[in-house]
Amino acid sequence: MMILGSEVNMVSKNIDIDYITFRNVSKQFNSGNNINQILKSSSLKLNEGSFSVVVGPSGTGKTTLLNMIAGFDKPTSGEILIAGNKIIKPSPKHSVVFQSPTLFPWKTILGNIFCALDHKKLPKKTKLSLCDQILDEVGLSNYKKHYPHELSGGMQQRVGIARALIMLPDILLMDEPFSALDHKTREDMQDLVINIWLKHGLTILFVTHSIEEAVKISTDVLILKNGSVEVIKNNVNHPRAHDDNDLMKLKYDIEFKIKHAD
Ligand SMILES: Nc1ncnc2c1ncn2[C@@H]1O[C@H](COP(=O)(O)OP(=O)(O)OP(=O)(O)O)[C@@H](O)[C@H]1O
Repeated sequence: MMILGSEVNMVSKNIDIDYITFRNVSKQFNSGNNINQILKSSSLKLNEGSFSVVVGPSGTGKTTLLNMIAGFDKPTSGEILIAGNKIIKPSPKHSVVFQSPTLFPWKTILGNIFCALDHKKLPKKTKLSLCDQILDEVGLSNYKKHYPHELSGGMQQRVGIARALIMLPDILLMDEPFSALDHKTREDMQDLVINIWLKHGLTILFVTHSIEEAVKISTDVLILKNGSVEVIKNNVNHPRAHDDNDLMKLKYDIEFKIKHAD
């Protein structure tokens, strides 16, 4: 599906081309005599406003990579910078959406989103208005008085996304957010995230096991394998501007690389 040029321009103007930078990043976990090498002196650069999707075999370190960008974990050596600043701790400007949104069951949907603003010194009225805007954006305006158990898995994940967005982040880190959802819901959620990405000009890093999902929504695909990370440009700056044949070819290329790279 082609999209309007104005939307593409919105994403591509004034971008910082070295927004997320890995400089010789190594990461290993040691347990007893075993060393689990996740990354070996890897360097990469991601543009501001990019939609990067991380793929790779199970256990290669996709979540670890995301955790290091989120500031939950640190490289063993090397450094990771965002807009030129070394990441030393988590920041509300880098929001995370997990596979399971872990909502408070005793709070309403509004309550679950509102409490993410607890630390912000804003008038209650302003906070409620912000919640209403975000609920509208994720399509849950009619469910704000419901409780999590009254919502489907896809709707609960919409709450997870709303809770991340309410922090007004610059970067959205998403760890297999749609893997538990059925095909149709997953496609709807992909559309939702693409619209949010366009509207807010966010930089997104998204982990998935689905190469099809990766090629459909990304501007960049990061292939993680055997301690190295390869960045493949998706050659357009809007995930919906892909031609179906190009998508199939890219999917094949990535599958081949994952199977055969050493
Ligand atoms: N805190 C930790 N301590 C020790 N080992 C860890 C830790 N976190 C992750 N690992 C190990 O590092 C490896 C990479 O884990 P990670 O979860 O990042 O991989 P993944 O590619 O996201 O996996 P999957 O696709 O199965 O979700 C795994 O072998 C995991 O057991």
